[in-house]
Amino acid sequence: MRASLIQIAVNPDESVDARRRRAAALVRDESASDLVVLPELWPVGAFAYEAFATDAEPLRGPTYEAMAAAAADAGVWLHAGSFVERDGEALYNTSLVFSPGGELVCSYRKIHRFGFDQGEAVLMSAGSELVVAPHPELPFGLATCYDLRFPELFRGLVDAGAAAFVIPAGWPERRREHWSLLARARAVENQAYVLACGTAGAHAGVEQAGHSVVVDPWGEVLAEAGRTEEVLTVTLDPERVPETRASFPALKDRVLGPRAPH
Ligand SMILES: O=C(O)CCC(=O)C(=O)O
Repeated sequence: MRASLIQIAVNPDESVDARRRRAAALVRDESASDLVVLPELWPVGAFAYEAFATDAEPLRGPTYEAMAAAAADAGVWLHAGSFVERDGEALYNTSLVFSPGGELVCSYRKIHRFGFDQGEAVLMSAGSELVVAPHPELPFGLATCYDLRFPELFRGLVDAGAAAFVIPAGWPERRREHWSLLARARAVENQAYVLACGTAGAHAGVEQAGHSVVVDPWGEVLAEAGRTEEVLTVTLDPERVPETRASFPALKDRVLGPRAPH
């Protein structure tokens, strides 16, 4: 199974519309992949707080339309990263997953909002539902950026059947070591693939870490990007998940919380 992570640059000199068109073209270029991933809030920028309300879209808005068409044209599963969703008065940091036919398979509203008492944490509402995308070869759990710091979310996703985690992000360069370390930790402790896709460039004065990374269920880094825009392509073997869980069955030794059925 081939996966492509599109570490797109979010630069302020490109309009949201132009970036949407460019992202769709980049997805279409990955028609040889089975799964394509975009990062967090790539239309507007994860730190462009002042634009959240003005650039917010309904669930089935322009980002949805562009990504549904790109998934169908490429014939790929597409985790289209996240965008600012408006639902009534509320804003959410919402991820979309499309089938190779371009149908919406599931969406996920980021549960842990970043910023403490400012930014996303006050501007956005929190999601509450754990979501696992039913990919036929590799069911993957959805998490977004700051969620990476909360291991109980990932354990919940394992209990819901996840064999992998897809994590779009807009992680800042200042804490890049945390990003790389936590991506590996989530893979090792859950014996699952981690596909973590960040952004390149800088927006709202925040340098992005880039360094999108794919980690296997043993914790080995299969591929890692640099800081500039690039597409990271890897081959995954879904069988590695049950094999790892069977040969080193630590998930069966859980004492607290539900036992994983693996
Ligand atoms: O946890 C971090 O250090 C970064 C989180 C973040 O930037 C986000 O969730 O948007």
